Amino acid sequence: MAILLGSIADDYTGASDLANTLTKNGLRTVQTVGIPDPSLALPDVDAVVVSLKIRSVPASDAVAAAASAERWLRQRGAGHVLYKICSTFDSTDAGNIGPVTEALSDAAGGGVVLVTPAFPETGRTVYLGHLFVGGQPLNESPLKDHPLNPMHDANLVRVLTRQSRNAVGLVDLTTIAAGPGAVKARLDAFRTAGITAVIADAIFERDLETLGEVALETPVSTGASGLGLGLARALVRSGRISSGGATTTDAIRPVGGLSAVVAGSCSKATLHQLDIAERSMPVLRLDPEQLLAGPDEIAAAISWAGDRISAGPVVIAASAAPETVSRLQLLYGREASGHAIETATSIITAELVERGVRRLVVAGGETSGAAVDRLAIPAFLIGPEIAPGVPVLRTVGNAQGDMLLALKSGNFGGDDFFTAALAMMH
Ligand SMILES: Nc1ncnc2c1ncn2[C@@H]1O[C@H](COP(=O)(O)OP(=O)(O)OP(=O)(O)O)[C@@H](O)[C@H]1O
Ligand SMILES: O=C(O)[C@@H](O)C(=O)CO
Repeated sequence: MAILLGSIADDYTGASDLANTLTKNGLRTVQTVGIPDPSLALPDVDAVVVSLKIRSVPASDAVAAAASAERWLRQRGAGHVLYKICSTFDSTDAGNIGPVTEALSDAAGGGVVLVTPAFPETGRTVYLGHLFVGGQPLNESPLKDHPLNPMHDANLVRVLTRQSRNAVGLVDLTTIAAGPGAVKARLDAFRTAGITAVIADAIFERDLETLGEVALETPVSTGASGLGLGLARALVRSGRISSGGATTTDAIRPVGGLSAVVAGSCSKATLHQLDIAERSMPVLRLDPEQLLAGPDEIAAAISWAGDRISAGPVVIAASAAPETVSRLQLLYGREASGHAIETATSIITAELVERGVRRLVVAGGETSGAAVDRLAIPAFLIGPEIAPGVPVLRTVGNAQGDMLLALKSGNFGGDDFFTAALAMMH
């Protein structure tokens, strides 16, 4: 299998978001969970998205994992590797966007890396280096209250500089509007000045098409699904995609079994979707303090689900409002509480699958990563889109048999996302 485009995603929901965008824009795409075992039979594809869980781990761990994935992708022919980050630039001053971008650039022999989290379809735009989320500057958006990576600065040149060894530049919208030639000239000037990463503005898809065309001629880029769109369209325009496009129908053949939703995302969108789900499905709100206190809350949740699940889908959520999250974090620490809750939700997920769940929605990137790892799912085929950034996924090589999943990024999906997702999985 020779691949044209490789990607390393820093979380699993982000990986499925990107795989969805690449598929929609004409690339046959598979999402692997980590570097796949050589024995795993993968379909013939144009693009592979390797999902890692490296958004909120120590920078050195993130760099090591990304470097291995990059080697694997290059050995399979990838001429360009996109490091898929969150469209809201989720990170801290310790990383991991800067350190991983620099390491991937070094591995590819240096050069300037284009960096942009813009994803206009979901309201993420970048202007003069400032990230807007649905019309609000990043630092005024709900991301200011993120449980793991609270974002307090919308100026991405500043944010990335704090995470990087080298200086960071800006390719502004005026340059991008002047076309690929103008962007390349700007990158050459940055290279001469010793700059190795540049934030690129992008408001419309046409900006990302320009950036994709330029990025494709370089070995590495860093961005969200918008840059994926630009790269995919540039590849298709280059005539190098011979497959005649991607199909998603195979991915949604019915799997039967029971269905459930597990949520650990505390985003404003997820909290609202849970309120709406309560109108049509049984919803169990876990007590986070009890989850941290011992296994009883997990056992109670499994028993609660067992009493209801044969009658229809159930929802189990650790998600809580920012005040509750802050209180827990004050008591137990930010990382420790996040990690403990991910472990608890992943155990609950595995128990549900043990009891026959085959159609599963998980809300939250870290939450999804922990759940998919516990289930030991090796890879996914990409099915149709449920909402921008969230496709139906079909497992490949799964020990429990075929399953359909949706891994929902915290901020994605409409009000009725959970019912809409389950309605597409049979
Ligand atoms: N009640 C709670 N109190 C504190 N932390 C919580 C609580 N419920 C969940 N968490 C933790 O909050 C974090 C949520 O991150 P996660 O990545 O799953 O969601 P998200 O950030 O909204 O999604 P995405 O990364 O896709 O945008 C996880 O570590 C989860 O364990
Ligand atoms: O880019 C996004 O916003 C999402 O794919 C994501 O990475 C959230 O975890």
